[in-house]
Amino acid sequence: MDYLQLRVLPLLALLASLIYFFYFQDSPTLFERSDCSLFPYNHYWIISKRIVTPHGVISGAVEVKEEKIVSIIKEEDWHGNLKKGQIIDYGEAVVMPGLIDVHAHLNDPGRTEWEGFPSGTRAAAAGGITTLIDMPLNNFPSTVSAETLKLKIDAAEKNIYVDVGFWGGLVPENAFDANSLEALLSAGALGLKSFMCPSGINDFPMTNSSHIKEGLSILAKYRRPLLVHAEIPQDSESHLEDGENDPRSYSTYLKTRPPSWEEAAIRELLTVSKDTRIGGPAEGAHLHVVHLSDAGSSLQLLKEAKSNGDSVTVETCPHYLAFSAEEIKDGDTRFKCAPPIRDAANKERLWTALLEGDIDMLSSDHSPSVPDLKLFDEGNFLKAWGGISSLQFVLPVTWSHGRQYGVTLEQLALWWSERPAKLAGQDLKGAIAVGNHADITVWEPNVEFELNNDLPVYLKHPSISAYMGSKLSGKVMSTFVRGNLVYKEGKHAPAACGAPILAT
Ligand SMILES: NC(=O)N[C@H]1NC(=O)NC1=O
Ligand SMILES: [Zn+2]
Ligand SMILES: [Zn+2]
Repeated sequence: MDYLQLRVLPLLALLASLIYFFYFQDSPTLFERSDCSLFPYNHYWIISKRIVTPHGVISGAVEVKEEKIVSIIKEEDWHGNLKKGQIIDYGEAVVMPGLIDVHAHLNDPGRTEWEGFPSGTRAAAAGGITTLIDMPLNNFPSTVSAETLKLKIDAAEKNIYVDVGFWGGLVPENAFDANSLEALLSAGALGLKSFMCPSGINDFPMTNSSHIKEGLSILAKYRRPLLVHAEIPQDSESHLEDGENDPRSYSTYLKTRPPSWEEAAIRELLTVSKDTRIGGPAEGAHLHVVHLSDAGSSLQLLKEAKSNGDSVTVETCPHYLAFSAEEIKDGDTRFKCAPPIRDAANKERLWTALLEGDIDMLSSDHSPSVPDLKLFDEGNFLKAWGGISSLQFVLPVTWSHGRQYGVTLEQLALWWSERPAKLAGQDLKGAIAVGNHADITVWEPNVEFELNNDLPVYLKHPSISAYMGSKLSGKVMSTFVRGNLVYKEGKHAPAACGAPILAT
């Protein structure tokens, strides 16, 4: 016995030291990490002349340890402190919080031929997006119960290159069923999403304001938001007159969805959003209007609601800021989306609203389909799938157009990271700050490129993207998700180590 112990003890000691060496050292030997990251160190410094923090742009270093940011030091305070660890020096490139896209349709499970978690999150990583919140529709079945959320979480497992959270669906079937909604929220849905017009997806029917009122009262308990697609069909104004209905002409489509659809929906929403005021029956809930296109009356109504104390926010999307109806060519259904892209004057007003703080944030509303559904041969705007494919390009698109309006790096971080993090309840994300997840994108604002076939595009169907063929500036170099370098110059980390984000 003694003899055996004598032989085993040194072996145990050796084993213990090996375990220590592999798991607790600042060394690149942690096998798992080297699969998850293209820079397999646990502890390192990111240096740049332009680090975007909530307190301004600084020249300095961000210290990353494991998943988190553990210190931020200005260059003038270094005093040789950085010698200890690994260093990545990005020079003049911008180091910014990773983008948080609160509105994307990855269509997984059930319609992965449209996109899917692997391609969608690879595209996100390549675009500097470190967190994406997936919509509850276009996947099949729609995410409207705890059971269907489970299917989504299972589909995401080991298939996501960035962190992914999930909105649940508010539909007539569950709106008056408090148990079902509570089960969905308890299972981790970060909030709910509903439509006030047909969604284009059969198992995701539209809601009216009574459904929304019910939804808000449940969400109040969980302090989570309701996101609404705010358009209500107005028959009288959407019919096409004889001789004006060439379905290949974008102006025909535009007439079928006038701004009055958005205005009617927002007017209706504001009858229930007052419940979210302090002391109101749904205090704690929050209403978020997705993809605003109408910068006229709809925006005015939202401003009023905010000034009355309703807990309301609104997003718009890069396609409404980059394109105008006048320039969309006949038959080019890549540009079809709902609400539609309106005229150039409206686009200018959207930029003003964003810069003045009346629009709170940006999202992609990446909503791809298979190319067949875009009906490119026919070019029929009335029948083609409505949805813009953009995920990988949102940062350069926002920057390329925004710089003409004097957009700053801090504003980009506010619209794409800080405010989206708040909407999605992600306290550890959305800013380069000590204690936060090391979710970081590094990009070069002055590098120009053309979106053509020479460029690695990770979306499943690049051909359906309205951005292909554009010249943009702002190239993403590197993307870090919770300390893992998940993307670097055309290369992804071998393993998909993004985490599913569940509300608790
Ligand atoms: N179902 C779906 O993704 N619809 C989206 N597409 C679009 O253009 N607007 C939407 O709401
Ligand atoms: Zn929508
Ligand atoms: Zn959408």
